[in-house]
Amino acid sequence: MLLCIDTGNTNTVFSIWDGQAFIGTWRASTEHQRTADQYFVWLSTLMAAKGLQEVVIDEVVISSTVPRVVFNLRVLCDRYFGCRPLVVGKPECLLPVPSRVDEGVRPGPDRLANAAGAFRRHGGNAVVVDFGTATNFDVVAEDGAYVGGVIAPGVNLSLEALAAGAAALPHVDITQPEKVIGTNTVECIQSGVFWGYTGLIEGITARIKAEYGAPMKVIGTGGLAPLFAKGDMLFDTVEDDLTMFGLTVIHRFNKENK
Ligand SMILES: Nc1ncnc2c1ncn2[C@@H]1O[C@H](COP(=O)(O)OP(=O)(O)OP(=O)(O)O)[C@@H](O)[C@H]1O
Ligand SMILES: CC(C)(CO)[C@@H](O)C(=O)NCCC(=O)O
Ligand SMILES: [K+]
Repeated sequence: MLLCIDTGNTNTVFSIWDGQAFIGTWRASTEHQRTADQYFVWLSTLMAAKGLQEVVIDEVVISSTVPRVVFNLRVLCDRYFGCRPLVVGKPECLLPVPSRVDEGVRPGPDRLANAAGAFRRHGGNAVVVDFGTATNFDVVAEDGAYVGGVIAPGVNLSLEALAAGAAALPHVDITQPEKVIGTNTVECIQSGVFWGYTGLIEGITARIKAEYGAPMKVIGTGGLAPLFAKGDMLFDTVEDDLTMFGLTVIHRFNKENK
């Protein structure tokens, strides 16, 4: 079966794809020191806990926004799964539709996967809003090409920066505040970040649509997308597994076209 690995700057997610659906998904913090042996012990324990000890992984596709993590993931594939992984963004990895960005730019592999996943599920003329370490907007053209977008600081990064930079401000968790006008410090921060990001998403999406000049679907993904999906109508759909699904699309395309 196919193991899909999505390494972000904060978290690394492993999912097993049975050809139709993901049958297991597990998350670890991203640490470049983690060895192949550590990954394997962790993954096989969690697979067994889910009754998946009989599953044989024989193919792997990787998206990593942290280049140096890839080395140990390659060792994992070689040592335990007897295969060479397909690494998105490497020259040998084909894309269903080539990106159209400035010469020499290496778009994040997670953004390439988002574009491939969005195109397969919804067709082109779409924008993916991905809430990870960064909040990125990935624009997918009519033919499915990734054509660029927007990178903004992530929600949790902004909260951390505020707590780190201001002596009197505590670390708080993001949530949707009842009101805009906070009457204590925590509410004020939550309001600033929640409504600030709501405005950022609305504003940037509107500007992207105006500049793009054709109707677009807006797809939310990443851990905090559901939180922002509750209030105003920011997204047409929210899909937690879009990046992972895009990895399966890219993997299949390479299998069929190499
Ligand atoms: N209400 C919440 N408050 C704070 N964090 C949340 C909340 N809901 C989800 N999350 C966080 O969202 C994260 C999942 O998001 P996602 O995997 O898209 O991004 P990430 O792992 O933070 O970033 P990256 O993919 O760049 O590593 C989890 O770490 C989870 O803790
Ligand atoms: C923007 C992030 C950090 C989002 O994970 C990642 O896609 C990345 O490191 N991108 C490289 C630069 C680019 O996409 O243009
Ligand atoms: K992500």
